[in-house]
Amino acid sequence: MVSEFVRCTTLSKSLLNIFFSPRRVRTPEGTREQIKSHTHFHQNNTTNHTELELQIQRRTNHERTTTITPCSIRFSFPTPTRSRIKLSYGTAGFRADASILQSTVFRIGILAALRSLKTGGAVIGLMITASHNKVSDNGVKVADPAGEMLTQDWEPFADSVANAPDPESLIQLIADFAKKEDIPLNGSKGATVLLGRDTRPSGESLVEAAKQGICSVIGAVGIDIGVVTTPQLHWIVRARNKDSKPSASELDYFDQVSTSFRCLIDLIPNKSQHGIGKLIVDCANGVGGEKLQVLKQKLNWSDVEIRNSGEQGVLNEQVGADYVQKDKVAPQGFGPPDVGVRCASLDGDADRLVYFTIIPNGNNRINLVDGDKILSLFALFIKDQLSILTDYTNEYQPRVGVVQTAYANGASTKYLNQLGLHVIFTPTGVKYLHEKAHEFDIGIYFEANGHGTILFSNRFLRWLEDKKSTEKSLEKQNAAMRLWAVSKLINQAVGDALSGLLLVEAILQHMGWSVEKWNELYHDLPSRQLKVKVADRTAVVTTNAETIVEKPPGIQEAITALTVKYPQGRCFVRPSGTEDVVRVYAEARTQEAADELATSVAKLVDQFLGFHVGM
Ligand SMILES: CC(=O)N[C@H]1[C@@H](OP(=O)(O)O)O[C@H](CO)[C@@H](O)[C@@H]1O
Ligand SMILES: [Mg+2]
Repeated sequence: MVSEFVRCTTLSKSLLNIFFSPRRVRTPEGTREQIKSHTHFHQNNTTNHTELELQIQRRTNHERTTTITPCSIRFSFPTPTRSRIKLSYGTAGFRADASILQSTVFRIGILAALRSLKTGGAVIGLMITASHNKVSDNGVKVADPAGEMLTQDWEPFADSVANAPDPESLIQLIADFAKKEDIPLNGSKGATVLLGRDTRPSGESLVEAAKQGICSVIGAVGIDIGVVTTPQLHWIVRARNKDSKPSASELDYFDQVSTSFRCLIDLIPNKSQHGIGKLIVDCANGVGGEKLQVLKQKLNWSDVEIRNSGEQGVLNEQVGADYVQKDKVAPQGFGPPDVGVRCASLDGDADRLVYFTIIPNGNNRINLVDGDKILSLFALFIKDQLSILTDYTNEYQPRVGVVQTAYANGASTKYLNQLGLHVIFTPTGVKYLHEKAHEFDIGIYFEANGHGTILFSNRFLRWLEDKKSTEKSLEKQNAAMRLWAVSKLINQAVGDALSGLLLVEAILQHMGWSVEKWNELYHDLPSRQLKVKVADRTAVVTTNAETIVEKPPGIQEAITALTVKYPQGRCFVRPSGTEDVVRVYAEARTQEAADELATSVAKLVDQFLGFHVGM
């Protein structure tokens, strides 16, 4: 028996092709090879390589005689290191310390390629980011053909793939899943995965790992689009599939958002009276800085100042939307000279947006204008435009829905209800909000932390198109044009800080409102959020959009008993989907009361489940 030895630099194309390609292979020398028997895996712990053996029958045709030579080929490749930490796809993909993610990302590359095959060769997105988390972390998430989050049906498979204990079980898992899902692995179909990353230093090598994973599926190609914001990647994926623009790029994104922004500005009545002054944007030392710079130039927008764009500071360190929203303080690089100026903060991958102003002599404290208030501004504007456009005589009444989570400030929900809007709650995580928002003609969703967008149904867009051209009254025509421009400006795939920021700016200019006027829409109830480290956060099971704890038994009664002591008190606890903690949220009439309620409930969680309480 002939034995050959091939040392691969990685578990990659050559190896997996053998698995997934047709069992008969014609080699360039004119011989035919047929894989006869199963594979044998061997983990060589000294070299940290995995060895794989295939039994092959080689048929060589020569002058009408066929010689059959049994042989074996041994492959050796570095064992993808898998951390002992159990990874969970969670609400935002896999996130962990970047040093342990190489193998996970490789595997998710395979998954993304399979997803493309499953969806008939549609373009799938793969984003390397850990959003607002620290710079040494990283993560990976997958975007489906419509640019939305990976379908929830595939999450269990993503978990199993990421946690497969060794290459053998990984390959088995993939083979079983492909069979179950009827995914062709014989190279008869093409697959495309678009790869993007944020500015984290670990991003480049993780993109390489993802590419290796993608290429190990026969017929799959990975296209690297470099450093982009998370929403840009989702937008491009959607444009390539849904909008039939197979070559859609970042440039198209910039063109579309800037054109629709200009359109909204051009439609402002009595524009000259509406100067709203300067805007300063904190870009979390992340990818948003360079992208906003492009928009600033494209729009010739002199009234915007870009700060924390990453030249000096550390990503997300005392900067960015998450820090500003959770700690309610000004980000680094902002201070007393900025009092009275409208300020905004993006997060590290630019899918969250909050606004704020600095409190004079307030020791770095701010007036926060959070996702709930952005949602309220958008809802108000949409409602105004719709009321210009429709009246009760219209046979078609677009259904508007507003989607929030339990973290939405109670005052915002009350305000939205007063506007006559239909408000629905979902569990935390944009995939839930996004899904719910799709049920309406206009679905507006936001998390308090600043992630959100507005979704428009096809039916509504068709109706709007008709109104734009057939409406006789100029006022109505303009309202239709404004709504149309909003649908082009605001990202239809995911929450997007850059397009959200442009929409806020356009609406404030339209209304002629200062940020203070906007903030006066309603007054937030004081709130406090805490994190509790516990032994096992999955021991907490919630229901009713995460507002009630079902397990462990008894804890909900104790939380309720504490909450009722505080006027306008509201409190809930839930396990985080992205961190190993249980989160506590409390709201009450005064800040002291909210702090006290949150602290006592955190202690309760600690008593029931944990080891210690921390911020
Ligand atoms: C209280 C809070 O801000 N939770 C965030 C956070 O989820 P947790 O499941 O709470 O860790 O990260 C998610 C992903 O970015 C985001 O969707 C969500 O709103
Ligand atoms: Mg983010």
